[in-house]
Amino acid sequence: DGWFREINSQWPGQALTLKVNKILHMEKSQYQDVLVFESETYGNVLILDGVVQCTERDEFSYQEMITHLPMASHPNPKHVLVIGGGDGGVVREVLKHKSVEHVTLCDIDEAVVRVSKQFLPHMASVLTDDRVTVFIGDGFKFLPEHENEYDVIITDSSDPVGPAASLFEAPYFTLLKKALKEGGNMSTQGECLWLHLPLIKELRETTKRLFPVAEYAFTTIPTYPSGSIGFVCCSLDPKRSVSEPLRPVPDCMYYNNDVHRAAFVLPEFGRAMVQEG
Ligand SMILES: NCCCN[C@H]1CC[C@H](NCCCN)CC1
Repeated sequence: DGWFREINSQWPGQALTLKVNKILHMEKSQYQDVLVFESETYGNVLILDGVVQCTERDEFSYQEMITHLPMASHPNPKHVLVIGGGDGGVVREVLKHKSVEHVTLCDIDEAVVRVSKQFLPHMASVLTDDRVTVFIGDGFKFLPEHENEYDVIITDSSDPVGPAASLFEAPYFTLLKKALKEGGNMSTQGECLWLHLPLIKELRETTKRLFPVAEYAFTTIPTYPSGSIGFVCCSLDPKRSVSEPLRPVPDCMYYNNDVHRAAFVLPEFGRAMVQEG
């Protein structure tokens, strides 16, 4: 009946639906089912294993926030690593920071990069920028080969079921910490307050054990379940406040320095669970 329904056991009893104009691409990659369709009101939409990854209309919310929260609170980020994010949206945002000399993107699935270049040009077009290196491979193998190399690492992962499950656990964050330079910052896809409070609590406890600063922030985004998604933002610098932007970021649609600060203010049901203990 011309509608895509995001039915998934991670968000029982609810499902976003989007009106489909045309299926643009379908394939089974080495890791996941890849679907792109043209929607009636959200532009082109990328789906992996039945889960919405990004839509042209609202991707800027997630891409800007997961990037600028760790980047704008770092004094001088030059070398940046993006784990996942093969659609290129996060890399596009990283390049808005004048201090950046080089960005490496490490995504396990070449199909996501290839398909995004073809159907999501507003995101993936930056992947040919001469400041960008695209590496197809597992972040778990990439990180130990790049110790003490990055000022900021952004983990733009899918959900903790399937290929990305290990990106939510302590061994991954231990490797990530070693790849950061002194005073480095990081952010990771932190799921939704309405759906995953226990997971968020665990994620913050795990990162709090490894990083002197570890805070949860969130944004609003219509096409993710329950209309919001969060991020855990960390710093190796105990004096760093990840909720305090150090400079403005030009040309954004969602992010500004007030939105940066506000993103870390949680509603009471989230604050008690996530920030206490
Ligand atoms: N570059 C953006 C694509 C990857 N991030 C997505 C974040 C949301 C997630 N489902 C939301 C699950 C409920 N919180 C899928 C991957």
